[in-house]
Amino acid sequence: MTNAPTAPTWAAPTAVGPLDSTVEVPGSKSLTNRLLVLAALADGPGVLRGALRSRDADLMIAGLRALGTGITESDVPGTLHVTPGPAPVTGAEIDCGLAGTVMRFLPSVAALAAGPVRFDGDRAARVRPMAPVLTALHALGVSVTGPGDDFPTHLPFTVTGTGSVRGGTVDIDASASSQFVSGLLLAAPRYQQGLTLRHIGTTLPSLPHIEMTVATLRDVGVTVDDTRDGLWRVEPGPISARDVRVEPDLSNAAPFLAAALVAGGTVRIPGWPARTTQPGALLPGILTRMGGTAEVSGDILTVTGTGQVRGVDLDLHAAGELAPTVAVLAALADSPTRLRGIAHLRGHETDRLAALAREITRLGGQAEETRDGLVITPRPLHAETFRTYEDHRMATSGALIGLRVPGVEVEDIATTGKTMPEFPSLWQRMLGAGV
Ligand SMILES: O=C(O)C1=C[C@@H](OP(=O)(O)O)[C@@H](O)[C@H](O)C1
Ligand SMILES: C=C(OP(=O)(O)O)C(=O)O
Repeated sequence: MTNAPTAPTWAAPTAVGPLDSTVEVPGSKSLTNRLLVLAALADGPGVLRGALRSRDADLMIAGLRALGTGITESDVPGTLHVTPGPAPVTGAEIDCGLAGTVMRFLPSVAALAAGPVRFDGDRAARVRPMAPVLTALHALGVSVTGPGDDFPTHLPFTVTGTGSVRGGTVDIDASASSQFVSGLLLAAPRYQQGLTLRHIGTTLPSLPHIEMTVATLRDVGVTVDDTRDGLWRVEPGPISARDVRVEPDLSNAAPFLAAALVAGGTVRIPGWPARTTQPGALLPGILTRMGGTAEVSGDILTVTGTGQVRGVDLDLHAAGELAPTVAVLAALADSPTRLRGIAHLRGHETDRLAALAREITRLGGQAEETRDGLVITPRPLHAETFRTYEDHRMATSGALIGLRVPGVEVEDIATTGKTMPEFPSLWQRMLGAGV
């Protein structure tokens, strides 16, 4: 984390009264990027409807295109037609940007190519953990090389396949990211022997995201056995082409729903799925514990708040994506909060524990890092630039503080383009300020 000169700032609007707003959030990043990978590996052309268009989704589309997949968008925004190529193209260059899903999901696809595929990404991406995916591919007989003599543990790296992957059994430590597991499972049906994957680490974050991977594989006809904790068996076999609708991104709904607690009033999110593997499904329970009320009626989630927020003691290991929103809610609460189980956030877009502690403190709050989380003690906050460290969820968190604290400026609001380019206009519209 540096003290580099700050990017242009965005004046976060302050709420002038209770909210009464319905917010349509775009498609899920996690589902869009899984469904794109599976469509690219499928046995025929498929369609995604309601897909996310954002930097992470566009990087996935570009990466799959570079590997030989045909992807076109129809006149209906978010409707993507995917035509698998005969085999992943060799010599491709994949830009992962800062997208964990691209850097962790595409190496196992590139391994199916008969030649080298080179991966790189943003400067900030070059510190995100990669080693478990790369050592697993190596153990499965795929060549993985870095720019130096040492085996690579981070971007950049080159995956060189032979046109097919044997597959088999491999152990990995996925305590730093569930995406290591998801990335290997997604391509596994195309490996000759499928894959038996065993997690050998002490903790496993973001289990709902692994369940999402298993569910999306089963939806395309793949047999997956996940009956034993920390062990997954994917049988080899065809991936069926599908016409699928992507759920709204429930994690991106988090700052809007949290706004109802901070400003008081009501925020509704339509398209809330009755059943989902998205970790955002935990939001109604979390926001209720923090002083709101939450009710699902039909497919609309309605959250109502009073402007008073309660502190919580919360283990977020299943839903680390929600931590930035919950942390700033905690800074605006009337009692202390302890967040646990989220040590792996240190390997996200930035070291999120350090970034949150630092920015909450700079605004006058009290936030301390623990071994696996944060302790936040509410104090009066003051106007300041909220720095975002190229992290979209830091940016939406800064906006949330700004609802209550006049004069907050959010650095580099454009970083929300990673998963929600329309965030600033949706936020203004939620406040009734037009766009
Ligand atoms: O598989 C996915 O789509 C994701 C898994 C999670 O990663 P980690 O397990 O690294 O937290 C989550 O935080 C990320 O935003 C998306
Ligand atoms: C951790 C996140 O992203 P990524 O998919 O890049 O890991 C996130 O969106 O909170």
